[in-house]
Amino acid sequence: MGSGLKENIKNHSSAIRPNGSEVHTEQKQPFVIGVAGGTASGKTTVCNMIIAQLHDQRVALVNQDSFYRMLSKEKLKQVHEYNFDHPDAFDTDLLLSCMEKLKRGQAVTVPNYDYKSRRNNTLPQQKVNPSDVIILEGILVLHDSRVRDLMNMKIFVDTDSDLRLARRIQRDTIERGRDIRTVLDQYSKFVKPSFEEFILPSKKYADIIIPRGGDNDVAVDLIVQHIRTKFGQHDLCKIYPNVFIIHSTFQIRGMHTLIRDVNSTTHDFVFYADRLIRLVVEHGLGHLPFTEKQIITPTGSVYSGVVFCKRLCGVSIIRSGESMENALRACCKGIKIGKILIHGEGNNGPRLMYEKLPEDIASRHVLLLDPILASGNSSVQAISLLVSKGVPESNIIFLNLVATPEGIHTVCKKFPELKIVTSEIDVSLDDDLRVIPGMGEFGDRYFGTDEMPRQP
Ligand SMILES: O=P(O)(O)OC[C@H]1O[C@H](OP(=O)(O)OP(=O)(O)O)[C@H](O)[C@@H]1O
Ligand SMILES: O=c1cc[nH]c(=O)[nH]1
Repeated sequence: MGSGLKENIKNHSSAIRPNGSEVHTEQKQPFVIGVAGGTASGKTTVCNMIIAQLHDQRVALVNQDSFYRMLSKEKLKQVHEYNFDHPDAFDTDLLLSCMEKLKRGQAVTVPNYDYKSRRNNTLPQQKVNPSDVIILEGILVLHDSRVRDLMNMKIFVDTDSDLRLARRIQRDTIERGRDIRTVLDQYSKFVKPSFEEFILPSKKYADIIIPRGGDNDVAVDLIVQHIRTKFGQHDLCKIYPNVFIIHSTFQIRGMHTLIRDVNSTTHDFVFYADRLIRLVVEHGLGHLPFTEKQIITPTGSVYSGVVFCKRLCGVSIIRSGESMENALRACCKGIKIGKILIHGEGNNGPRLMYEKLPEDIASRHVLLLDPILASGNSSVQAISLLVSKGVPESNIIFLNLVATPEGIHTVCKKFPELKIVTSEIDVSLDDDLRVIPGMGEFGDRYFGTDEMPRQP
């Protein structure tokens, strides 16, 4: 059984044990993307599309415009003679130091540039938190080699100059309160020459050139796929094609945020764990075989559908797995559910203590229930029992809320035909076999047997 909320989670990459020693897990470097391109080329739209598609990662957006130098009073009086498209208009040293800190996993505050007053000290500074992906957007982010060297991926958004000018006129007159003559003067005097002298030549450093900017869904899809491959998580699904992670949404991440929070109450923990469990169960059921069936709808039309697989049962690993039984019963009316108790303590590793399984289990598809796949030791015991009862490995679907890479390797190497369906794959397993970042002892938190006082 679990022994309460032991850990005091710091971040994804380290945690403090009760004795104060630090548990180190691999520090993942953020993936830094630079998005450059001429004025009004659609850089922001491309960035927003990448952010929307990477909704299951923490993404921070840093805008090069935040680093515009402050103009002296004299220069402000002559603002129409100032070239905002020249590399010297930006405080690149400050930008570099912010990006280096973010890359090391530290939070930073960046100035907030006000386009109307052309000052960077009138609006409150913005805090940028450490993230899995950092996007640096701006006309000249590919110009300086020191900034380029921080990037893992360099993108140039390449949009026709007439279209860009039309958009620029619209944006500056409507959003930034400028008159059209000033916009056109600035364009011919500074914007166009600087584009040709500094921005366009930086295109040669790009790894990816996106023609038509935000209209190019295909390019953005490919970029997002590449970023996903760089994060180990999805590599596991490639190594083990029978591992399935349910499609992440902000709702799902929100539920994970609540159940992982050390300060969540038992009531909230149960509520959100139940919601997630229901999603995992529904997803798991989707992997069962089906037969096709045509029916007639009340409109007299034919609907070509399918019939659910009937020969199935659930098996929960006591005690945490029992938290998943209700969701399974709610989805599959009258389903038989067996139980397995594995005791994990002692020198001999986990041992089977108790089992009660349907007699005809060998002829059923089995949904094996346990919210946590940590080391995989208890699940290997449970799966071995099912296989010894004659259940074909390929008829077992193992449902979890959270799995570790270590647990997945252990289970999938031994049972390559079994399917695992999980809602998230965590970073790692620590020396005490706890999931990191994890959610603590699931059984204790779900059944309210954790004794640690919560922080106020
Ligand atoms: O992959 P493993 O390293 O074997 O760990 C996972 C097991 O740990 C948890 O159970 P726990 O022993 O905390 O008991 P409980 O469910 O009764 O609380 C969990 O529910 C799994 O059964
Ligand atoms: O972190 C862990 C590991 C095993 N079981 C849990 O409930 N949590």
